[in-house]
Amino acid sequence: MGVLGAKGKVGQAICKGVEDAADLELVATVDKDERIDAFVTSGTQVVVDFTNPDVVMGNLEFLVRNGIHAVVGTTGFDEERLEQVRGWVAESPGTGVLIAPNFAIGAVLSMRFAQAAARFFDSVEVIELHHPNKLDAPSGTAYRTAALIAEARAAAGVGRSPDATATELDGARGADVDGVRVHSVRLAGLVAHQEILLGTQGETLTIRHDSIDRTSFVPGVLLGVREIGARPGLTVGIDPLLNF
Ligand SMILES: NC(=O)C1=CN([C@@H]2O[C@H](COP(=O)(O)OP(=O)(O)OC[C@H]3O[C@@H](n4cnc5c(N)ncnc54)[C@H](OP(=O)(O)O)[C@@H]3O)[C@@H](O)[C@H]2O)C=CC1
Ligand SMILES: O=C(O)C1=N[C@H](C(=O)O)C[C@H](O)C1
Repeated sequence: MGVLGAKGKVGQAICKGVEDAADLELVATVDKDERIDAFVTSGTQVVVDFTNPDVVMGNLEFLVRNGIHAVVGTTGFDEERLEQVRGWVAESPGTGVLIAPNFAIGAVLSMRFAQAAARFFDSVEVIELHHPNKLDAPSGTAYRTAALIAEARAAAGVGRSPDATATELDGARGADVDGVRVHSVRLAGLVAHQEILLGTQGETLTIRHDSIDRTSFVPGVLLGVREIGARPGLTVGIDPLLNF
């Protein structure tokens, strides 16, 4: 297998995880300004991408057109981008692409718990907290969490969270993602964290997940690497691989 963004914060953790795995071999790595065709010349079967939202689409198009399976952690995938990827894999039958906003098992579970809880509470807001080098806000995980919450509330006929705010300094109430308020904190010392706050009469529920180390993403990524060859087409999130 290979890694794109191999010198980055997560890329380094993935390379180490692969070296420690008896059943996987790291045959090629590529970082900024290095040649992506190294994956073709080395016969790499699966490539993991942890780069950045500006370059990931070009990387993916190259991989799929060359019949190389891809496991993607890089953020920035809206419905339009996912549709574009579906088009590429349709033209390359047998090639699999897995795109997941978060590979940490606790994060995946916390999204599920939030989805299940969403319809029982009047109010819900999301706070995501990350290291200050993060390029995008809100995080990909927060986008996905808000979308799942919104979907669950709409299906149950629950409306927007009550909010009497009449005057507001720009940004004070966070971003509106599918009708759910999402607040982004960037703080030195943090890795990746998220809280989903739910409230109703006389009680609140807080669902919190903390990635305290980037090794938290490694088992989910390696599961994707092992399974993607058997999953042609586009898979979004690692949930199907966990048999949820
Ligand atoms: N899905 C998940 O579970 C997770 C997703 N992420 C996401 O993964 C992405 C990477 O995160 P992180 O590792 O913290 O970021 P980093 O900036 O630490 O790493 C990105 C690496 O990719 C390199 N790079 C830039 N352009 C290219 C290119 N065209 N080809 C190859 N490599 C390139 C960068 O080089 P340079 O620094 O020189 O630009 C850098 O070495 C982000 O989108 C982040 O949100 C992060 C954690 C978990
Ligand atoms: O940039 C990060 O660090 C992370 N990015 C992903 C996101 O945007 O959700 C996953 C995790 O939160 C870490």
